[in-house]
Amino acid sequence: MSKLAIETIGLRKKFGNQVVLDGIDMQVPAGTIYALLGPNGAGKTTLIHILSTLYDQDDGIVKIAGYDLATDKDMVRQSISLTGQFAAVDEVLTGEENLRMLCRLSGLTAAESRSRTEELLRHFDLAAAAKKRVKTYSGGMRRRLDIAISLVVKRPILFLDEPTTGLDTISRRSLWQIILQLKEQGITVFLTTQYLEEADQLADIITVIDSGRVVATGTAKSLKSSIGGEVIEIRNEKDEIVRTAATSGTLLDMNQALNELTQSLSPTMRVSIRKPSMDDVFIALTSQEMERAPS
Ligand SMILES: Nc1ncnc2c1ncn2[C@@H]1O[C@H](COP(=O)(O)OP(=O)(O)OP(=O)(O)O)[C@@H](O)[C@H]1O
Repeated sequence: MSKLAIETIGLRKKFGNQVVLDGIDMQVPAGTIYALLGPNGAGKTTLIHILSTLYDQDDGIVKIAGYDLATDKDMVRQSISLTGQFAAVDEVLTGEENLRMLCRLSGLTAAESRSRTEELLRHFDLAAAAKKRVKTYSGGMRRRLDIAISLVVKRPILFLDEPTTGLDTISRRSLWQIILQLKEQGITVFLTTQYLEEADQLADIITVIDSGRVVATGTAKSLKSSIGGEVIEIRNEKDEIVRTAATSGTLLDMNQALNELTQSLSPTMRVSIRKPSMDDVFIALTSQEMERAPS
């Protein structure tokens, strides 16, 4: 088995009487992109905060880069970078100034800071905006700077909490390219997302959590095939989907599903058949619709 970058066994966390994480078991192989998906309030941010040492767990074992979080927190901190939902960037400074300041604060010399800053600005496609104040940046530029800042010091594991929330399609795709390049450099990327397509496109492994429990883990392909072979869609006269039904894809199963649908829907509605999508996976696993990315 490949080396694990992150491992949790029976991880639990409560806030007051509310159980937020209820025995999370997870294995993240080194060098992968691993996506944590779940509806609002499922516990994703809490989990990423525990893994990145911001919160203590109440119970369970957490190992990051082989170090036990309970006994080796300093070594864990030296193995990780975190980009949260609200990163600490000084809006009045330029992108270059922010990066250079963080380089100096991280202990790099002035010359090292200059060259690392240049390298990051180039890599994150911010060279042209280097001398502009951050408050003039677009959402996509800002997120790229957030991630660049968290990579000032090279660490093997990167946590990204909802990296593309609120970004338009083009900015999101450009960030996906950057995340894929980080993986090519051997960095393990652990991200949370509310967007199904993001997990589908990027992640080697997806874990779905709901109400603090793992409800499924696998590749996008295995999760989709786990819920059935074919999905029946019924559309009304305005071409809106009014009902879907997951089936195994056998004649018998589809016939039965169609019979049931015919009993409760108008017989003139149209039928189409498609393979399961990540939306179907989420509805099946969490009984909730996931947020859709802006397109
Ligand atoms: N510091 C805290 N104190 C008390 N309750 C908290 C705290 N942080 C989170 N919670 C609660 O824990 C639950 C899980 O929250 P969390 O932010 O981890 O979910 P999430 O899956 O990241 O949600 P979202 O997708 O909305 O960001 C929620 O009910 C939230 O209100």
